[in-house]
Parts: sequence; structure tokens; C-alpha cells
Amino acid sequence: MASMDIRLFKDKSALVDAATTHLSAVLDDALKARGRASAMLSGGSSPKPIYEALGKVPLAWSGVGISLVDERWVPRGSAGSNADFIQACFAGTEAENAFFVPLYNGDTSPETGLAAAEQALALIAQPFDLCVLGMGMDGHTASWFPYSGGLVAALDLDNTATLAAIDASGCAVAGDHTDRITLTLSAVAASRNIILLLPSAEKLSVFKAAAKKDPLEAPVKNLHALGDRLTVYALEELK
Ligand SMILES: O=C1O[C@H](COP(=O)(O)O)[C@@H](O)[C@H](O)[C@H]1O
Repeated sequence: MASMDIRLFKDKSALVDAATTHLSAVLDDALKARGRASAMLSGGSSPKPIYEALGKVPLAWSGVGISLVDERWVPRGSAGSNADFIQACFAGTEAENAFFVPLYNGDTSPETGLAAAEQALALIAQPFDLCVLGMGMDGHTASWFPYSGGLVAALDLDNTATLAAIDASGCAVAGDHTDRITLTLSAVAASRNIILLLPSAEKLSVFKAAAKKDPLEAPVKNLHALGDRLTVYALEELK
């Protein structure tokens, strides 16, 4: 299998420009090839300027289905809602015409709401054309937090579900939002284009160091096996 494509940048604005061009080309190609496109988006500070720029790109946005790589189990209007975050990034742009599927559905917990979320997500064409990931300094990506409850099922490639429930109690980086819903590794791995954003030299170091760790300790390690469908946008490491 060909190896992942790591693209290194000296500054954040060059990274944002290049990643925005990449994301828009993936969506445009999908729209031209299949008449529709699908994008699974992460929240967080890493993709924010990219989404803000992407929303201004003239695309046939009404043919684009958008949902989330992961979500905190909180209603719209609550702090931490990734659905609100995406809406805010695209506010006032043509991207507001995209078809958005939220993952939170008001059920008591991600576990009890999982089947309905999976059913809702089936409205978006799979395999996904685009999956945009970030990474935390603890080595998590999506809501695959180290040793979290539900992580083994989320990372099991024999688990063909698209979504998994995660209990991130005890994971400091998850903060107060420990009830999560996330794409499974099989859904991410099936995506046509997977983009990992590492907009600091420290994050690139964490990503590289994950290669030698247990995948439950550094879940981002699971991306190392995805081959050339994974493109990493990173800032150069300090010498
Ligand atoms: O908690 C999370 O953090 C990561 C990284 O966020 P960032 O703000 O450092 O970009 C994010 O990718 C992930 O979806 C989220 O669950």
C-alpha cells in the first residue's frame, strides 16, 4: 500500500490555503463525478479557518451532504455543540445551502441515541468523499480518546457500523463533555479522502510518536495504516 501523503508548511496561513484548495477540489470532483458530495467534518480550532474559507468557494453546495466526525452529546445552543460550530463557520456563505445532518438527537445518551443517529446519517451518501480530522495532544482523533469507554468497538475494523458511542470520563482533554458520538474507524477508513490537520510542530511530533504506541493509548495511530487516502497537513517541526 502506498504511504500517507504528509504535506509540510512553514506557516499556518499557507497550510490553511492549501488545505482549503484540497477540500474544495475533493467536493468539486465528487459533484462532477456523482452529482453529489459528502463531507464529514471535525470541530476544533484546527479546521476553523479552513471551513471559513471553504464556505466562500463557489461550489454546487446544495448537492453537498455534511455531517460530523464526532459530536458532544449536547443539544444545539449548548457550549461544545459541533453542529453549532459548523453552522457558525459557514454562516453567511453559500455553504449554508449544504444538507446538514446533526448527530445529536435528544436521546438520553449516545448509547441509546446511536441507532437513530446511524439512521439519520444514512441520508448522506457513503462512502464519504471527505473526512476531515484533527488531533489532540493526548493522541486522540475524532472522539477516539485514549482508553475511553467504547473505544475498542469504535476501532474494531469488523464493526461495520458508521457510528460509535464513547464515554470519555477520566480523559482530561474531553473536559466536561465526556458523552460523545463518533465515526468508527471502519467509516473513516472507507472514506475516499481523509485529511488530518496538524497545525503545530508539536502535533506532528505526537502523530509521529504514535506509530510506536499501543493504538488504545494513542488512537491516532490507527490513521497510520490508511495509506495514500490519508493526507496530513502539518506545520514543519522545529529543528
Ligand atoms: O476534542 C477534540 O479535539 C480535537 C482537536 O481539536 P483542536 O481544537 O486542537 O483542533 C478535535 O479534532 C476532535 O474532533 C475533538 O473531539
